[in-house]
Amino acid sequence: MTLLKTNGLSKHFGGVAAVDKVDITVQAGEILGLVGPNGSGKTTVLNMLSGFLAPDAGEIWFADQNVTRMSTVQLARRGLLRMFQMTRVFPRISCFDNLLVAGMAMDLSEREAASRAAALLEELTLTHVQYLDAGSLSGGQRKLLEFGMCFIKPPRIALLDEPFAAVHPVMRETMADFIRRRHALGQTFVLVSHDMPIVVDLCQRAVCMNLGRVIAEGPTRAVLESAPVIEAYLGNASHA
Ligand SMILES: Nc1ncnc2c1ncn2[C@@H]1O[C@H](COP(=O)(O)OP(=O)(O)OP(=O)(O)O)[C@@H](O)[C@H]1O
Repeated sequence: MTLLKTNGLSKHFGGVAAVDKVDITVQAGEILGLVGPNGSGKTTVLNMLSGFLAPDAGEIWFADQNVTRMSTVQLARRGLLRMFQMTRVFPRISCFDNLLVAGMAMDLSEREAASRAAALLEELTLTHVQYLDAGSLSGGQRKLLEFGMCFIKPPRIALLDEPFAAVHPVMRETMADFIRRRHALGQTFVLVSHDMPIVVDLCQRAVCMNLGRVIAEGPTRAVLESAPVIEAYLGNASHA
């Protein structure tokens, strides 16, 4: 079943076609990798999917509804959540309270939010810092907390923008395990990452962009090994 779909999605910045007539389909229950060289348009796509940017042209359909001009809040309420933007931590309250606030903002009762918070802290190996202010966490711990806040009420689809960047390998594995477990439960993800081994490991399918366009899509390994994709990465490196 198709959960999310774009038709002709486009965004220009001045003379730059950051995203140019992009058609992407995300199936329910899959982890779709969105890859491409620097500046290929991935973040701009996520910005439009999550309501942070209005497209110049094209449509976005989520669960059979046209959501093209909806706000981030409207989309989050429908279950489309972009991590690391919707889920900023409050630095001056504890990790536990951050999760509690996130749960109550998603209409959970305080008791339910507290019980889910405790379970998530354990799953994300954060129990030992649960009463520390979130502002005192390391960058990786903070990202783990943001995962928890996003999943206190699991979204229908989670858009992840470079979750593994600059994160200690042990925490990266905790994050990857978290994604694997949620995927096994049927959770749908779109993952933007430059970390190709993790993309191959986690994503069943991938879409590769270059210069604002989709240049390949299909099973992840086949996409990454395809001639246009290799050429795009090599071309990008030679211009760096
Ligand atoms: N707010 C903006 N104003 C002007 N140009 C922008 C803006 N945002 C993005 N761009 C341009 O749009 C193009 C696509 O950028 P985008 O950030 O979407 O690429 P990306 O694939 O996410 O890159 P990276 O992997 O480096 O994060 C680039 O040429 C970028 O310079």
